[in-house]
Amino acid sequence: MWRYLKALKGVIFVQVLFSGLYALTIACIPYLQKMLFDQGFGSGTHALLGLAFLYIGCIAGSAVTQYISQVYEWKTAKGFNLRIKNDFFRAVARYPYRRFAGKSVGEYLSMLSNDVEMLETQYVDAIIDILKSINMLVVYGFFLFVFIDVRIAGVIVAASLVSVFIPKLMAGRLARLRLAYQEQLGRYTDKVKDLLDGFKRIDYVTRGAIGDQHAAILADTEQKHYRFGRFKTLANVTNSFVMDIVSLSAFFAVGYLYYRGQITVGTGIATFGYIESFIYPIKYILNDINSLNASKEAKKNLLALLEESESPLPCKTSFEQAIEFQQTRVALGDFRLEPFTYRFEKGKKYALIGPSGSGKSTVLNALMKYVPQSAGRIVIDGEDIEKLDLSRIVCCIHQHEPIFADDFLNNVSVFRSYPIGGLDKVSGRLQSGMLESLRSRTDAQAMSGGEKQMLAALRLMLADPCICVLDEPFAAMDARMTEQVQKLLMSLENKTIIMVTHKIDRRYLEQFDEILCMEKGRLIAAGTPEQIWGMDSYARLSG
Ligand SMILES: Nc1ncnc2c1ncn2[C@@H]1O[C@H](COP(=O)(O)OP(=O)(O)OP(=O)(O)O)[C@@H](O)[C@H]1O
Repeated sequence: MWRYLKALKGVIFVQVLFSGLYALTIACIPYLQKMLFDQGFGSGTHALLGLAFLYIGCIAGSAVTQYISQVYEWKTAKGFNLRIKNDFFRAVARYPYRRFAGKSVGEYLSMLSNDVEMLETQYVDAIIDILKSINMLVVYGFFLFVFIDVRIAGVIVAASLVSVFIPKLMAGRLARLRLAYQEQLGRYTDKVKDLLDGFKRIDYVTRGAIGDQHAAILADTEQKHYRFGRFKTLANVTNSFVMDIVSLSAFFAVGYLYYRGQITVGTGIATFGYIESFIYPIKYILNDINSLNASKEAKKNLLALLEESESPLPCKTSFEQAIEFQQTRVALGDFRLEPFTYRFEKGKKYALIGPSGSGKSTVLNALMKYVPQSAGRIVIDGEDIEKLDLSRIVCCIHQHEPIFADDFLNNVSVFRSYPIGGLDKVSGRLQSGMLESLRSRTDAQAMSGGEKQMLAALRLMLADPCICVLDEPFAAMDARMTEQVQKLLMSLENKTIIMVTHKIDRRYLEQFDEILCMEKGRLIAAGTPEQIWGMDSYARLSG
């Protein structure tokens, strides 16, 4: 966290400096009041006017310094948010998929908004506020000791010092309650996202039940918020109570000294002015310490995410021979992928067929490292994929390929990550006018299911990987579109294609070099189309 504060030290310095100058201008006012009572009335109108001008100078100075200090407060917030949110997004974007999938999108959203905001208001602001309050204490302390009375100042400072220990007593519980609330807020954001994502299912019949789902999690969230707020209020009220005791000590000290004739009326009046000003910064410090304590656990979690960067894996840049599944097992809930062994040769095209739930996508997901292997291994050119970054040689497209809220060109090239020029190479081989019409689409998310799959197929071609992994890529396309894209894919030279498909007619499958048949998590048959046609397993699957 210090590195963020260090990067912002310039703006923080200006903020703290001008808040100190503001305190100075405000601190002069009780002293002017003292002078008014002790000297002003007896020294004629000139002295009175002089005091009035000084007063005007003080309030004008306080307005200017307060404005500058507060503008720099916003600047600090802007700088902090820019840095930490960018770092957060980049850190998450570097995650391997399996680690990313450990949290839901809602939890990430909640961390990015709620936790970062909490860190800004409860941690960064609290540290800066403590610096500002120390500034104020020094200024008011100086005025109290030098211009008012050493004995009164001594009583106030001694009583204040005792109060600094109070927040420590409540720190642990406060931090735990805050963390419980932050975590629940993450779950709430996640649930709302989930329910609103399914908006098409919300209607007259379902509205009540879906509303109840929301109401239940909201009630839990607000209960945790309330529990945290209740305890924080107790901590803050305890601090205020202790501060009131400090005021009371000063009240006794002033009363006693005035009664004994050892201080003037002006000193008494000014003292009360200073007590307020001196005690407020202490109150702020105590509340800020509470905030720091409360944000401790959430800060730890957020920083762990930002700082725990995994060392990047070496990127494999070429594919020479084969992908080998060696006794690969995957366990997902009740499903088991039985030891899967197969060699996918460079440049060949493979189809994976089998009934729903037989484990076809799981094979692809294991290769893409989306799911963990429970045993065995997968190697590419003899190297274990767990030790490699495969993004330069493998690209996978899914039936529901992610489509960003942007235009077609930014989507197909993933914001120009892939060279857009590749589109010209394929335009002649698609239905006339199709590519031109897609190119002009400004909202890719509004495209039809088939058009989105066309976009996904074109995205794969622009990515131009050595190994193309496709999970039912044509399910939503019409027959003509499917045929064109399939032809295009199959004509790509030197590409290794592994495709999950539900199309099992011979004419279609003949385009592949080898066919793998899956059933109940097992590879039950594999071979060239001619070999497969004669097997019972194929007859069963196609039957
Ligand atoms: N993350 C997961 N947690 C628990 N079970 C899972 C998970 N992912 C997949 N499964 C289960 O694994 C089984 C195999 O799923 P898989 O997607 O590989 O089947 P498939 O053959 O591709 O099916 P389909 O043709 O319907 O897409 C299914 O029963 C599925 O519910």
